[in-house]
Amino acid sequence: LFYRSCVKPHSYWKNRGVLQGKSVWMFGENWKLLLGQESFAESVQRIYNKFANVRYFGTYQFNTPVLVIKDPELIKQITIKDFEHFVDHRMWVPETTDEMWTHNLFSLKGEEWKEMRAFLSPAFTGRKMRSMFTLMNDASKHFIQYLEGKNETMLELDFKDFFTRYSCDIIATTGFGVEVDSLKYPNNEFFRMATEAGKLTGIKMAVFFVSFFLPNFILKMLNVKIFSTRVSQFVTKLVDETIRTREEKNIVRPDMIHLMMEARKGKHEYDLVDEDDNDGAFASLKNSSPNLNQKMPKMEITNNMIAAQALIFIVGGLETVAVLARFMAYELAVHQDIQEKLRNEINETLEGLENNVTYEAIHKMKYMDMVVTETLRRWPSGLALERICTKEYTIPPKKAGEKELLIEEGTLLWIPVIGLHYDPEYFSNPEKMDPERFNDENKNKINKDAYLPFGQGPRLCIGNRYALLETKVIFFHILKTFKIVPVEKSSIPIKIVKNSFILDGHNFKFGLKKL
Ligand code: HEM
Repeated sequence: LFYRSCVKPHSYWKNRGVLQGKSVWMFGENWKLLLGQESFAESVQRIYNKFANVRYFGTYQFNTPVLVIKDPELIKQITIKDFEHFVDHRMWVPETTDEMWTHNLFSLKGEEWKEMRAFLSPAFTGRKMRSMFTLMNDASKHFIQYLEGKNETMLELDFKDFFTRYSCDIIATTGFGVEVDSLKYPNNEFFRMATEAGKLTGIKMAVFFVSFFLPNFILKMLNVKIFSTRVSQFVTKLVDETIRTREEKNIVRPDMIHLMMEARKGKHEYDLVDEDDNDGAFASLKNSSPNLNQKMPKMEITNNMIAAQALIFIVGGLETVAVLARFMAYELAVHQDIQEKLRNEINETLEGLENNVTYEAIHKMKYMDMVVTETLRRWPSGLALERICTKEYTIPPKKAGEKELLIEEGTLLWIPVIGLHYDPEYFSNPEKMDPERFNDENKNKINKDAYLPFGQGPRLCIGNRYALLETKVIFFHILKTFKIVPVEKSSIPIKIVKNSFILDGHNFKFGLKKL
């Protein structure tokens, strides 16, 4: 049994004529990560750089054979052109043990995923973002008022905590219509549950490792879950109560719960002609929505289904946005010239707006978009993408030495995003924070299939525009009021946390100097 499950799998790629590196029985390529010797980001980069001049190679995550795809053209083929062969993400736990996880958009498979994506997509169009903008703008202004209320010319701030609270309040108000004010009430229940849901520690970390080793039927017997019962019950109750109150009192609010309720009633325009689809933001250009939106989903959308989506929006949107924002604050503190240029754009934008920024005005800010886009290149929280081969697929030979490769159904594929983002072939001088890569002149020279902060193809992050908007809005308000500066406690250059699967730094303490 040991041989079959822990030794034999490690020659899977060799036996198929695919290049593979040294792999340790049971642990594959992951032992350094397990021993805390490298961060997940370093691990992905090390694996990416293992073989030069190849389009793909084999590796092992513990005992699971994984095909690593390096070539942008092949990535495009897998994520877009031949998507029908690679529809699913990995599910991690058996379908029945944790329905809040397995019924969410990220985990749903095949036809069910397509229907759910079609059901949810209308809630994330440019037009819907415009209506959510007011909620985001109000929450941002509230955060700035809080800081101004401290009445200090120089404020020292933990940006990690600050942006996690901001991101949480935005999800609470735009998702559920709940005003939680996480700065004033730091221990509010929504914040506690949201941060607990998103953390990969304790039991969840154990599940993560165990799922690599144990077969599904044992995971089922052990009733292994991703979300704690406490978190699942909290979100289910919140969704149930919100829906009931809205129906009883006919409340209409431009948030996600409302949009999902409308979609359930069939009140969405399923012909998604979205005038903002080509909004020019580089990071969201990949919004190649498939033809999913033309028909109403057939599946019955229950309150529990809505709750599962609400929970993945919390998990998918909380930490990712907080990571982007704290690394952007770090870059702006270190690169005062970039910060100054961005502030000039903000001041120019404000001219004629009587201090009231609009969705359209934020949308038109080119330099803001360049700074956020470059921050996402340097610090992509989705370090690697995964796809499961759902229908046998053949990669024809292209380079010298390659043979035809048949990918079996069920094979796990890995796209090492951070490796591509730091590959000098696609981004010259990759260690440099340089927003000019994405200016009008240069952005067309970039290989778009090598820039993947939100993934690519029909499975692209559904919240990408939402995340960009919420980040731009808060920086707009911070920079028009304050200057972000390094302080004695700042850690420059930033030290990356080793024992975390999430891209993170050790210390995000910076100063805010009143302008
Ligand atoms: C900077 C912020 C964010 C980053 C970097 C990010 C990144 C990603 C990535 C890399 C994926 C996988 C895409 C793929 O497999 O091709 C993904 C999927 C997803 N994200 Fe995000 N995300 C962010 C914000 C958000 C927000 C704000 C939400 C919700 C409000 C969200 C909800 C989701 C969902 C539901 C999926 C699964 C989509 C599907 O499988 O159809 N994300 N995200």
